[in-house]
Amino acid sequence: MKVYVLNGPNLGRLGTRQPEVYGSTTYADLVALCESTGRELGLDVTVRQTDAEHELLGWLHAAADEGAAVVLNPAAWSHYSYAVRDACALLRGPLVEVHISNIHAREEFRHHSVVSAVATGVICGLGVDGYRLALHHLAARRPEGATWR
Ligand SMILES: O=C(O)[C@]1(O)C[C@H](CCCOc2ccccc2)[C@@H](O)[C@H](O)C1
Repeated sequence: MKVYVLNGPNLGRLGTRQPEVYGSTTYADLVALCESTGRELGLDVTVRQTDAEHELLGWLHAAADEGAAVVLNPAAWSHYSYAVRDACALLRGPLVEVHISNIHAREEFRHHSVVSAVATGVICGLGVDGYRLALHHLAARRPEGATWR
C-alpha cells in the first residue's frame, strides 16, 4: 500500500534550531525513520519536503489520483493555507496530520489548523514519533484492495 509522507516549509531544517521544541532529529533522520518503519510494516513509503506550496499541492493531487494514503505535516501552512486544505479534501485515502510540537501549547496563532477538519486524524506533540505512530495506524487499517478507498 502506498503512503506519501509530506512535509511543509522549513522542515528540511529540522534538527538545526529549537531542539527544545522540535528535538534534535534531523530531516535526514526523519526520512530514515519513516522509510524503515514502512519496510517494517510492509508499506510503500515515499517521504518528501518542500518550501513551495504549489509543489505540495501537486503531490497531494497525485496522491488523490492514486488513492494513496498521506501523512502530512503542513508546517506553517497548517494555520492559514486554504489551498493546502482544499487539496487535502480531494484525497480518497486516509490523511493523518502530524505536528512534532504540541501546537495547542504554543503561540495562539498555532492553535488552529485549517487542515484538521479534512484529516482522518491528528497527532501532535509527540515529537517525530508521531510520524511512526501515523504509519502504524495506516498499516492497521489497510484494506484488502490496491487502494485505500
Ligand atoms: O510542530 C510542528 O510540526 C509544526 O508543524 C512545525 C512548523 C515549523 C516547521 C519548521 O520546523 C523547524 C524545526 C527546526 C528548525 C527549523 C524549522 C510550525 O510552523 C507549526 O506551527 C508546527
